[in-house]
Amino acid sequence: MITLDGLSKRYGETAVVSALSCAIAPGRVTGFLGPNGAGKSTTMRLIVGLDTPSAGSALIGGQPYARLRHPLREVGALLDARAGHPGRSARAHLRGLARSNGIPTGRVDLVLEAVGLSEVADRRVGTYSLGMGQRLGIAAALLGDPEVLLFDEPVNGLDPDGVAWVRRLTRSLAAEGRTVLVSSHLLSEMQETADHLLVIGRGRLLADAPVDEVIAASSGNAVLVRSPERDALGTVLADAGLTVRQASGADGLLVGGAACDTVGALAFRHGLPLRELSPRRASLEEAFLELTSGSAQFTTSETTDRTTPIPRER
Ligand SMILES: Nc1ncnc2c1ncn2[C@@H]1O[C@H](COP(=O)(O)OP(=O)(O)OP(=O)(O)O)[C@@H](O)[C@H]1O
Repeated sequence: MITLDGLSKRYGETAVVSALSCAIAPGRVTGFLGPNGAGKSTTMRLIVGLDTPSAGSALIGGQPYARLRHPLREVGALLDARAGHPGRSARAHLRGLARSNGIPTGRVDLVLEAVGLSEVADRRVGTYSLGMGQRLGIAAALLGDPEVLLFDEPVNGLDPDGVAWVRRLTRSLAAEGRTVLVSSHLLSEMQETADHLLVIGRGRLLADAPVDEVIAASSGNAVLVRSPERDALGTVLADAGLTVRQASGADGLLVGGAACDTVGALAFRHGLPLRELSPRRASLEEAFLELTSGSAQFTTSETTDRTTPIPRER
């Protein structure tokens, strides 16, 4: 269990993390989401004592990180893919970590195997690809068999097979009853992997809820209805106070704020034939964009969205 209580961090005048209070529970994967610069990495650094809070606290099993007797055996963290000295082998790096943390060196081969690096374990870390570096960082996090795991962007640089592997790994760690906090910008992947979400924007907590609840709260949830009498149906639905937008195709409407049975009953009452009536579930991406609109610091301009080529220098 990780407990944040009023956790805050300022750098000079800038509040990077603002009064975060929440509990990150064991036995489930908690996804940690937020736009670029929202404060996710800073929060994780505060949890593992790499930064000191300006106010509030971050506790692991009721203790601040600095008071843990065997930190690597209690918390494993992947915070920076460039783990390990480039001139040392992965095996030597992990052996050094094991020795300095009182972890049996027999764990080294186990975690190398678990992350798929056994065959390249004696190569210098400096020759590793980004994805191999991520796997080594995950191996280091798993080395002490800790109850609490923090993974900052673990799938960054991994191929699709690696992404699926991280999904299975995080889910199995949570199924074993561990506390697992994972940040990622791959929202479709998070939708598959996480049970619960913490969403922050500009250092503030925007949501602390199960994934399904976050998605259910999105206005992107709608009913898709198709009718040869589309315009008449649109008028009936709008008169009933529902939000109606045109959907793709000449006969489609997207209806917000109602369930299928309400839309079907209104159509039936007015004798309007239907070709399709189906719920359309918002994606996590839609829910995320809605939640964080207004708190994204770095947004692309419309010009960039239109993918206008950047003018070349002559
Ligand atoms: N040591 C530091 N000194 C000053 N500002 C910092 C420092 N570390 C982080 N920041 C600032 O804090 C803000 C939050 O950064 P952080 O890396 O925590 O965000 P993030 O949510 O992890 O972002 P991303 O998704 O882009 O990785 C950023 O504006 C960053 O520039």
